[in-house]
Amino acid sequence: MGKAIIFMIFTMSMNMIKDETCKSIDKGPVIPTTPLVIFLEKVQEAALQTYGHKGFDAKLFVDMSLRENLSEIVEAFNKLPRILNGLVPKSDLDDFIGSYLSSPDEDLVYVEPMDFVAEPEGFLPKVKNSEVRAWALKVHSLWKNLSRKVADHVLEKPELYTLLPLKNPVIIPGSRFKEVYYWDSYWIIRGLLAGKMYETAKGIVTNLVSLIDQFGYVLNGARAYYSNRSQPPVLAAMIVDIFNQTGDLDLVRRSLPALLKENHFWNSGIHKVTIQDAQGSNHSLSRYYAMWNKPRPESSTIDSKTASVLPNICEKRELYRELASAAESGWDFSSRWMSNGSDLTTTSTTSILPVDLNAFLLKMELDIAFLANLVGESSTASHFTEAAQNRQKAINCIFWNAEMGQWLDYWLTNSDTSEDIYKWEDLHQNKKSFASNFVPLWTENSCSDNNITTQKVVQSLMSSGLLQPAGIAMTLSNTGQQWDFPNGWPPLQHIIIEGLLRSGLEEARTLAKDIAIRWLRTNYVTYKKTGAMHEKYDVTKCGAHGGGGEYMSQTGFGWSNGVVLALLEEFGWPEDLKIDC
Ligand SMILES: OC[C@H]1O[C@H](O[C@H]2O[C@H](CO)[C@@H](O)[C@H](O)[C@H]2O)[C@H](O)[C@@H](O)[C@@H]1O
Repeated sequence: MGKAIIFMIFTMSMNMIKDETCKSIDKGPVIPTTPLVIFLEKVQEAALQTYGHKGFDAKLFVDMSLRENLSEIVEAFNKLPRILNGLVPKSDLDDFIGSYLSSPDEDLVYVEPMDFVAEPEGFLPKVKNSEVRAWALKVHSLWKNLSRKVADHVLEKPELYTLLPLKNPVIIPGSRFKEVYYWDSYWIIRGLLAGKMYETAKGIVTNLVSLIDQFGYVLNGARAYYSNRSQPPVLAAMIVDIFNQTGDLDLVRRSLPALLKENHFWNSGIHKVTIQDAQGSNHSLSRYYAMWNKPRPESSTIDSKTASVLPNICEKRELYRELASAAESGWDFSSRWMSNGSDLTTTSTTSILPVDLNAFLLKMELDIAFLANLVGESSTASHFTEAAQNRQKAINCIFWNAEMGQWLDYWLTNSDTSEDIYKWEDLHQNKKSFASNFVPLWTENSCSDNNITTQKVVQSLMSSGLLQPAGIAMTLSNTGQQWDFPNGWPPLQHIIIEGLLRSGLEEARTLAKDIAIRWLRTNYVTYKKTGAMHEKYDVTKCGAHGGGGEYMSQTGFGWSNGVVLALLEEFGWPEDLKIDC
């Protein structure tokens, strides 16, 4: 074993000792990362020092791969000349990277999707306007740009790559997001289904199922450094939607055991929370909780800087976990998770029971019951029907706020019973309006309670301030974080629109259509201006992409394309309706 590797193992065990002393403040498991990720983080740190902040993207460095074995490369790295403050001169670092590391584009290679047809039969039949139709076909064609497969050399020597070798071709979000992402894949699949690309959609699901087989949950994304957390759990929803269009029972049969495992992941250990309602009944709900307490490797230099204002390693560890947990929520970052909305160091994701996660899990439980019934597994079906009923009750008791007509996130304060049971108190519901407060609309059952009327929710959404000229804002706070005002993100637009439609109420349908038109217009006009689909949009004005956060706004873009195609499929576009702003 090379000296460098021995040194790394020593450093890792020293960190474990430090972790021990932080036990009272930072609670929860840590899934160790690989020596390769730890090494690439060091390259990332050196690169920031040498190249400076301008145009620097930390993720680039952990996406690089090795040209030789790790131990040899680590030795070469340790021999690099260092000047003032340990800085590696630019020419030396350039040479080192050029000689020993491969660029991030070499692990996933282009592949023509097997079922892509430029204009599929029966494509978006309700789109009558020729300009919109031409755009929709263009968006559909973008699947070709975003289609990849794992390169053969990754399969031969996976230890040289942070990319996880998935068997089937994948569709990536785009730009810096060069690998599969969990919740993005749901909207990618919705778009693929609109374009009749059933085999590609099934391949994506099979890949995600293989991650559950290997790890017990679907990772945030298919990279070694994402193995310590998941993302919003929407795999069951993908399978139901594919089944509804293809009738593929084999896919259902193959995926069901993985869905049961995933359900267990979210309903056990640190993710599970027991809370007692005002009437004294106990409920089981879930929260986001990353199994990690160090800087996120893909943003290591950024997290270290954020935490640098904190006084000690234990508080830093606690913050790192909260940041990684925010990434698990998919909302990284947002004032929604902060006790002081203007201070990222107050991010407290694990102290919050999130409405959306529990609505996703309710949907998962209903979906599993549906899928189990299809393949004759009736006892699994009744178990999950009961689980869904229990979660439904919990959602109504803990999150629903009749005065506001919204479901509200709940802040957990220290549990006050010996059995770690939290006691519900009205003042711990977060009364701020977030787009996530409307996610339960997406889950058919949520409005079935007599006291909860969709009408109230519709009124509440319209007067919340979230509804803006070009779509729904995520929050009302303009903090500069990307999951805050004025940004609108595709998945939430679609969930709310589809949720409103599912209610069956005329008023809700009208609002759904209105939001869809605003969203489609801004996507179209921004596309015309910039030639690209964007990951997020500024909803305060039509024709502007979003911004803020820790990286430049990205283009491509998987879930944006998926949402546009799904909305055009649902609502169409009449000949005489203008698509310009
Ligand atoms: O590199 C920073 C973070 O980037 C990802 O988050 C954002 O992009 C994802 C892909 O489109 C999306 O799923 C997520 O909702 C976005 O906030 C990544 O998922 C994070 O884990 C990562 O730290």
